[in-house]
Amino acid sequence: MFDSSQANKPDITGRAEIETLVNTFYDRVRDDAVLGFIFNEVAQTNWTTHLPKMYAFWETVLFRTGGFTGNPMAAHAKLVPLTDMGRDKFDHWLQLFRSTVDDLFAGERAEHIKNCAADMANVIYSRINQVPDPRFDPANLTPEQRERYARYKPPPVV
Ligand code: HEM
Repeated sequence: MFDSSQANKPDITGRAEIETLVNTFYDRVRDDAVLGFIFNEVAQTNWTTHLPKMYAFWETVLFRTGGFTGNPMAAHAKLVPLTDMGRDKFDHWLQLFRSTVDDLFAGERAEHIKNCAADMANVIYSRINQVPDPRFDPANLTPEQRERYARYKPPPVV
């Protein structure tokens, strides 16, 4: 259905929009009642290093550039003995991520980044909590996921 509130928003076209998205998202995360303390107190995140890492991560996902070389599975597995990293937390993270994207952007890449975040949240959640679920195994992509990833063509980075 056509959503008129999205009509005049730009799509994500390059690094500048990724930085805006990541900065806005983590500003909200830091102040979030459910997620804030995991970063601020449990992980004691160094934002000066975390934010550039996340720019590189999303640039790599969307544009296949960006040079991300981290290890998301290990970074989240490390948190499991320290705090609850259950389904509710991931659902809340995703809701905040989706609403941040929708507040700022609209278009093919905006949709793609939300879908990628949801796919990755499922994989990270099930692996780190050892809840094996064949639906979340990257080896078992659904026809819809296969078609979506095959259709997606990264634009040239601006
Ligand atoms: C419950 C949801 C989540 C929580 C509480 C969470 C929390 C964290 C924390 C605390 C870190 C470490 C930051 C530091 O270095 O201090 C981290 C790293 C990271 N997170 Fe998440 N995260 C969540 C979901 C996700 C999802 C769904 C994605 C991907 C779509 C993601 C992507 C990343 C990446 C790429 C890193 C950097 C990994 C590295 O250092 O190599 N996170 N996250």
